Amino acid sequence: MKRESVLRNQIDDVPLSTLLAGTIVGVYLLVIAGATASIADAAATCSTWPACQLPSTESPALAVAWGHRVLAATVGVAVLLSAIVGFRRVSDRRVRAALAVAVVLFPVQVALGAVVTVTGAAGISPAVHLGVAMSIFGSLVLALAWHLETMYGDPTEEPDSGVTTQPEPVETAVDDDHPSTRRDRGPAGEMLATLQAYVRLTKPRLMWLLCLVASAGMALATTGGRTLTVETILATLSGGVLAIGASGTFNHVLERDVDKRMQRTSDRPVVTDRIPIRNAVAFGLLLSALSLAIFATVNVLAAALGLSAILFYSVVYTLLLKPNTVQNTVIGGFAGALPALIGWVAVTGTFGVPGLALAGIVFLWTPAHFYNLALAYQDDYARGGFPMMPVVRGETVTRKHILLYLGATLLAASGLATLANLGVLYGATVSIVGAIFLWAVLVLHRERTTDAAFRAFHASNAFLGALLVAVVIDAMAV
Ligand code: HEM
Ligand SMILES: CC(C)=CCC/C(C)=C/CC/C(C)=C/COP(=O)(O)OP(=O)(O)O
Repeated sequence: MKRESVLRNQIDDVPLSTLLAGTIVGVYLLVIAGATASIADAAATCSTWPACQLPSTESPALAVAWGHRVLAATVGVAVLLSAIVGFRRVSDRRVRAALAVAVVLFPVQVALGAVVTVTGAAGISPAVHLGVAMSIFGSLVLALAWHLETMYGDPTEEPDSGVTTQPEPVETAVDDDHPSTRRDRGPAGEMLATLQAYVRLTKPRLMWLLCLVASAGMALATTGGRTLTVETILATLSGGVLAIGASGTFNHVLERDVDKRMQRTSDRPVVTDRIPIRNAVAFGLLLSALSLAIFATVNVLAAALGLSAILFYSVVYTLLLKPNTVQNTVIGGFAGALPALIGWVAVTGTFGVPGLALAGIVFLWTPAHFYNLALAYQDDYARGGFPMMPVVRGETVTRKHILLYLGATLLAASGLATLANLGVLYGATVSIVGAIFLWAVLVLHRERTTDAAFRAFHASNAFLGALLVAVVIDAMAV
């Protein structure tokens, strides 16, 4: 058999979605490499085109510049291959159009790279080079999202036009914390159970990631030469933990009736009367007051943002958005993004672009994080009467949105690299964990199971956690 036909057979065995996902990762490596600080310095050492002097051990910058060019050539072939395979196999006009945009923009991008990065031509900003790279990336993500929708979407899917508003009994296993069935634990056991219940009110499982968000905000703020004291770190993180605890507590109180209807939440301490409502409210108020007092020792703006976060999550999200609009968790993402601003403001006393960009990443990441749980718990949310995306718009749309928000998050992450001058560690981390998250979302489309949704949810947390740790290390090293 001829070598070309062997190659063609091998390519024919690869699903288009795998090919596209690989190409997206390749394009992202290029975007992030161009956006990180290293490539800007590197380009100056490699000033002829298409080749320059060979890399040597004495010049790591030259090696980076060569790496960028070789990668660009390889990824160019992958984009072309994806487009050819896509046009051969797919008739969906949206997929074809998105692939056409990517394949047309790629040579434009190469030409811009030659002109801008190498000759440093006046009048064309390197931002244009980054902008075109982002557009290629965006078109490929759209192509993948639309292709997956036609491959694995259910066109007959009829999401609930309305959500269940009538309470339905929940099959709880054994509600051993309800007063009527509470087992006798003895006084010490009772005290421990009550203590654990108060800790549960504070939603402790979210805290590590939200603290990392605030830490990354603080670390970014030091890149302008500002110093970060241990007092600021301790006060910001403890104020943050208390604010999250306060918001979580108010959320438990305000949702006690619907929590009763949902399997996942029916054993919460206010639902089972382990903690009386009055005590929970007092606990929430105490945590809020402590949090604001501690934030106030940092600065007034940090305290104001802390108060806004508590009010936003407890009142705007829990009371207004969550029961009333399918965009509840998208808009609710503002609450989770606020710790990034609090971290930045704690150090600088004012707002700044890198802090806002970090907040933007968390905001865009939130739907890619939560929609996985919304898929896994959709029956429960329907029972609770919440208009979550899979309940109202269906699973196919939800899975597509997860991929699109992931794409947007990755673009925002590359924007932060440029704005905050972050280095190779950040770029490499985001590319690797971004690829893992993308793979988990691809598998979610193929398998469409609860297990796959949980895996994508965990991948979302690992992605943001790793990104934030990399921001802290890279920003402190700058
Ligand atoms: C509107 C925004 C959000 C919604 C609706 C949401 C929803 C949820 C839900 C329902 C859970 C499961 C809780 C459980 O069953 O124990 C969860 C877990 C979690 N969320 Fe979110 N979340 C949001 C934003 C955030 C943000 C901004 C962060 C941090 C930056 C975050 C970090 C986490 C973590 C770390 C977990 C626990 C994961 C684990 O248990 O392994 N979430 N989220
Ligand atoms: C500094 C500060 C106060 C930040 C607050 C930000 C914050 C707590 C963001 C997380 C939002 C969140 C975990 C929602 C959980 O969803 P849900 O409440 O709908 O979940 P549930 O169904 O488990 O109640």
